[in-house]
Amino acid sequence: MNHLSQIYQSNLALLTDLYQLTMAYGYWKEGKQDQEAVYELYFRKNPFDGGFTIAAGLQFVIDYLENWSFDEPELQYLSGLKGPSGNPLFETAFIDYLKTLRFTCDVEAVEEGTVIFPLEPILKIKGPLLQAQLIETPLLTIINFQTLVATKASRLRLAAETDTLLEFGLRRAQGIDGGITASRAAFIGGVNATSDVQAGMLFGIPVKGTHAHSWVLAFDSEEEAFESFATAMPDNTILLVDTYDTLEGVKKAIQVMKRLSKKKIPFHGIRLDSGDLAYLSQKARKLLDEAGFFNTVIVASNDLDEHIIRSLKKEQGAKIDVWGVGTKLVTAYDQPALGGVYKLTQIKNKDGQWEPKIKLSEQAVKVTTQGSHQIRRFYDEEGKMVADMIYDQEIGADAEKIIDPSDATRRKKIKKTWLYQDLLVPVFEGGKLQYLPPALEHLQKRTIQSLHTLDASVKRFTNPHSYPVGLEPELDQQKRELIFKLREQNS
Ligand SMILES: Nc1ncnc2c1ncn2[C@@H]1O[C@H](COP(=O)(O)OP(=O)(O)OP(=O)(O)O)[C@@H](O)[C@H]1O
Ligand SMILES: O=P(O)(O)OC[C@H]1O[C@H](OP(=O)(O)OP(=O)(O)O)[C@H](O)[C@@H]1O
Ligand SMILES: O=C(O)c1cccnc1
Repeated sequence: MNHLSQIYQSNLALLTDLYQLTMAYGYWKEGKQDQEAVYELYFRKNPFDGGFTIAAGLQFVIDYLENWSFDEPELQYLSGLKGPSGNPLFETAFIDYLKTLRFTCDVEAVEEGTVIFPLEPILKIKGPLLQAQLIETPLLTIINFQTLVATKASRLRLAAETDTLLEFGLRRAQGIDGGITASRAAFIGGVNATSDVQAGMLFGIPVKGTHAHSWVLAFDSEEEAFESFATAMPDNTILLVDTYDTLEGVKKAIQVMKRLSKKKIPFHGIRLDSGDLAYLSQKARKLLDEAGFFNTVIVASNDLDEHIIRSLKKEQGAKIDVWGVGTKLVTAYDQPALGGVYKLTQIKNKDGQWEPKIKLSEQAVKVTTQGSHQIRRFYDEEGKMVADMIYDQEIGADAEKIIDPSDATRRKKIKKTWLYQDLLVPVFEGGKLQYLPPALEHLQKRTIQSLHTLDASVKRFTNPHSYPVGLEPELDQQKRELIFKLREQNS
């Protein structure tokens, strides 16, 4: 299914920064458009001060690249762009070239729902320089946001443990696309359902909800509001009890639902949306149980995040069964951007040889790594993730240690007995899709499964242990030599 064009009903070839097009034009003028290059997309720091990240967004990358072409309206718009001199920015022959352009790159990707760490390529694009450059911005747009929200959702899942987790964020999202794509990413990260009906239809995410305060305000009394809602919606009798006085609201809901039980209308539960959620949930649970409504659930909402949920569950003995989370999830409130980057790592010269490329920086973490990489994840005898090796496919992964790319004094031994898995899988070959994207439920299962294999010390919210990710030693050595050479050449 073509999700993106279903949302926007339009061609998205111009969903890029102007500088990508001016560089593309320059490459074309130089005759460099088909020179082969490798680009890698990765981030430098786990979001939310956490110890891990959950990859998401690949499905939209596939949709985007499968539909990537410059059609008449886009070409017309580009023809009309002018520079300060008043001359067209792009000459007609380039516009004609864009008309014939089709995506022909190879793409490898880490599958959605996989735990991933800083400096590991989530996407690798190999192909004509001009194409690989033009798609930088949309790939970052897609992967950065969905990965961020999937990670936030996975943290909420860790805090909520096996409780039901609902995503209520649409109204607080950063625009329409922010809402819809956040709902998808939140599901991958581990929420059970969304209130966003559009996302439900587009992606098959289960939709769930209760009712608003406005429902109660639209009636003369809370009792009348509860009775009407339960009668109209006997399949969904979750009553919002905090419009006036929460515990009085619970008592009224109990009275009404006792009456309605004679008409065989079940009482599913209540929602709390203000006040001290620990105290109120304990009191409400007691009232519900005393009335014999043992099977009712207590839903809580109101600016929740993973820290409040964990505290309510672990420290305060809250009696909450279902957590509704909006703002803090879909806006990735405490870290609004992942900071993913897309870097050229090697290019083929005129003699057909790959030339390694590095961007220098004063900060070790910002120095890029030359080559074309794969990530090898090692598992110990108990099936726990123990280390990831970033290796160059030309060099291979047959090494006994890894070296931290930010601090060469930090090394980790790799045991020969460890099982391993390579994380980057082929997605496009020569522009043809080779990958069958799994159903969304599988992506969520993968997240949960990946988190199971990750040590608790890496998952904790405060000062998490940093999971060992390192370069294969020969790759590290080549990088060091290249850095020395470039520093000498450029000083
Ligand atoms: N027991 C608790 N421990 C920690 N945080 C809590 C607890 N109970 C509620 N909270 C959180 O505290 C914040 C309270 O928000 P706020 O100050 O807006 O109060 P409120 O109850 O929503 O007030 P109002 O009646 O104006 O809606 C929310 O983020 C809520 O999730
Ligand atoms: O707090 P969040 O995590 O963002 O979750 C979504 C919020 O949206 C609703 O409030 P709103 O005041 O918009 O409407 P309501 O009258 O239905 O409570 C709901 O009651 C939640 O409090
Ligand atoms: O269904 C709900 O309770 C709901 C939906 C959206 C936002 N807040 C609550």
